[in-house]
Amino acid sequence: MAEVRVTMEVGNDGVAVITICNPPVNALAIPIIAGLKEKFQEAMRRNDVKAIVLTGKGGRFSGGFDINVFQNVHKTGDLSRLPDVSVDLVVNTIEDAKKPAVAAIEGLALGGGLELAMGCHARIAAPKAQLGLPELTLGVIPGFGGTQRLPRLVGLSKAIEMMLLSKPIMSEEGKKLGLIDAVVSSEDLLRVSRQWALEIADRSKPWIRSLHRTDKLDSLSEAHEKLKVARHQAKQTAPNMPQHQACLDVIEEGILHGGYNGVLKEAKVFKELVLADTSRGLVHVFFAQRATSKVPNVTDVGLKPRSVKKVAVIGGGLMGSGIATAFILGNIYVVLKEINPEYLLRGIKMIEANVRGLVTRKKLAQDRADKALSMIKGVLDYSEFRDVDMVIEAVIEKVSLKQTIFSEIEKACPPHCILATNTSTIDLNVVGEKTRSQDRIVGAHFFSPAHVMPLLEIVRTEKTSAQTILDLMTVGKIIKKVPVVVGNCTGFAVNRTFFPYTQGAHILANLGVDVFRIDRLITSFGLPMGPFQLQDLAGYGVAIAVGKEFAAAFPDRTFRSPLVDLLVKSGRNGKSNGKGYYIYEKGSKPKPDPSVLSIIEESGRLTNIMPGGKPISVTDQEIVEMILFPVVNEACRVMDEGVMVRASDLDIASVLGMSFPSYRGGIVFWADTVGPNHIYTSLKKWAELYGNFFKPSRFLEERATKGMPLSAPASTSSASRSRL
Ligand SMILES: C[C@H](O)CC(=O)SCCNC(=O)CCNC(=O)[C@H](O)C(C)(C)COP(=O)(O)OP(=O)(O)OC[C@H]1O[C@@H](n2cnc3c(N)ncnc32)[C@H](O)[C@@H]1OP(=O)(O)O
Repeated sequence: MAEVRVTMEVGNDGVAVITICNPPVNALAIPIIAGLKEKFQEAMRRNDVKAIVLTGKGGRFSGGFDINVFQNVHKTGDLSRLPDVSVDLVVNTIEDAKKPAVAAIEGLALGGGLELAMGCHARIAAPKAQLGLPELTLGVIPGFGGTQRLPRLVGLSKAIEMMLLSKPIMSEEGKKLGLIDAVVSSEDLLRVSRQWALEIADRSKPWIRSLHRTDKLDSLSEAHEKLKVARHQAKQTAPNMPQHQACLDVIEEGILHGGYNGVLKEAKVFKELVLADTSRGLVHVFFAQRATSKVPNVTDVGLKPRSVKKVAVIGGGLMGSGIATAFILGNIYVVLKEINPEYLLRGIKMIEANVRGLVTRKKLAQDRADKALSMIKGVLDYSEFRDVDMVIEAVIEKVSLKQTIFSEIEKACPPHCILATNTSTIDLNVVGEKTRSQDRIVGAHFFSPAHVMPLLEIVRTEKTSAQTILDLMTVGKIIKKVPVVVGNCTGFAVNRTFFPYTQGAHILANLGVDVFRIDRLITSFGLPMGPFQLQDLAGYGVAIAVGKEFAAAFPDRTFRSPLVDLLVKSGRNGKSNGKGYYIYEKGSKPKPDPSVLSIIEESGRLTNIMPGGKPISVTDQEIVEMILFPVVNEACRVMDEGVMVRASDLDIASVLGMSFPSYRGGIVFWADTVGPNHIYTSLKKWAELYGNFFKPSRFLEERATKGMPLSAPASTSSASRSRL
């Protein structure tokens, strides 16, 4: 293991260079913080030291406070594990010291890393270094004085934007804003920083303590107005997250009562937030996302990923064109194949529209858009397939068609080529049945719109080779997806786990619960929309097709609701024709359609599941639980069957594939927070009242009765059932 330490070297010029060494990101672990204090104090004591340069080893200044410490506090509840850095180190030891310090920043200075740098008396950066305070994404606020010093260096508006949106800037912008004093090449970084530090010491450059500055702060009334607007926005965009309002309160404290009081309030609020559920959930998601990169027998067996330079996409429909867009945006050549010129043109036009949409929304610069569009070529036959490294088939869900395509591409492509399918329902063994290349066959399941949604489910069969999986994981990251490796089963991980989400909602509707109340409650729980609005968005064709798949695969727990068929009969098809549970009109928000209620009543009469023929009476909490506990129950089955490598992979899949709120940590993490026993007893009660759909799975029952968390690794007996 690499050594975690802080070093100090004193040059003949009288500059002490203090270096943080904690690869890969120089996180500020507890020994690093202790080491920094020790070295700064030594530098103050030594007569041969006139000034200090603080830097990070290996081309990265620091990725911030060690997030493992948060996890430790979450496990133990012991806040004393958080050291006093803000006053003891940053204010007393660095900023108020009698010798000046200059931060020499390369690569990145994030969170506590940037806060240390802001405690120094100047900051010199190499080009393109990332500077930011992303603490809110971890459920906390900056805790080493960042809420006070950033507004004093870059002004209130920009500081609010950088903190509330957790949006980093580059050193060049930092220079323009005043966060950075000079941008110099990496080679010159240390030399210029040393010189700068000496010039501060001899007073030929200003000795600035950021916390004492006020020149960039607005008048009280202007600041008040800006904070009011930010509070209002945060209420809309982050309604269930306390750290946003808390951050603004702490900034305000410093504006009203001075930077030092702001720092004190920041430290107090920081500690309160570390213990909140939001931070527990978000910190879990941080590590869970990184864990998805570690797949036993794939990433730990010494294989090297092969590069994927050219990809063929078969099918230019909604999914195919989205997938092609994702690859060209990742700088990878794509040939898009269709069956006739008309379909091909339509596909290319969709890709152009996807790219243009990103430019319009300011997510992509025009020159990068032009470059991306130059990397796509439309084709009508397989001649271009002779040198592709990967094919992704994205045609309609028809088994015979997919089988034909796979036996054709097996012949048309080079022998190393990955043969991937974007199917969301069909068994991969069936897709590849007519080939002899089962080791190269893999599922690349994107979520719509494929160029926007971050999740990539990589579906493997027993025969898919480790090399194929590794290559797909690697190229997946290049196109900025989060690849999660899953086993082969109906619906794979995300669709399978969330199939009871719609089912539960339909049972409730047929039990007489108001569909708009259900949608409202699920939205306030934190999903972007409720199950009925989601059904409107996806279109009823999808609901009917998916419903059939699941009914065939899991007949024991499928609730057959006639509601969608009745909606279709009444001329509704959801958002696509402007009429569903909601009315959709251009330029206005979806409005609940009261005329849908009689159709729902009709469905209720047909299913006749209301006890005594009367609508049931349920609390808001029960409604949310009756929809989400069946999802947890299915997640248990998915884990029991070994579809996932680890429980936390399902958390990431639920957050990125279904927009399950990240601050709740993902579906399994949330379930463990609620308690397996409560979930089990509730499901058991509902199974008795309303049928098999709610019947607790064996895995849930076992864990609940043994008092084990659902996320605990599988027992030996379960592992032997593993599909992976
Ligand atoms: C008091 C303070 O105000 C509080 C804070 O400072 S909280 C921390 C604020 N900082 C952050 O949020 C930054 C978090 N890190 C990141 O965003 C990214 O890791 C990064 C941009 C620094 C680097 O990204 P990238 O090069 O893709 O590497 P990535 O895979 O994410 O990380 C590499 C390893 O470093 C670890 N790591 C990254 N930042 C870390 C941190 N701050 N603490 C502990 N570990 C960290 C990751 O867990 C990962 O470990 P692994 O290899 O064992 O999985």
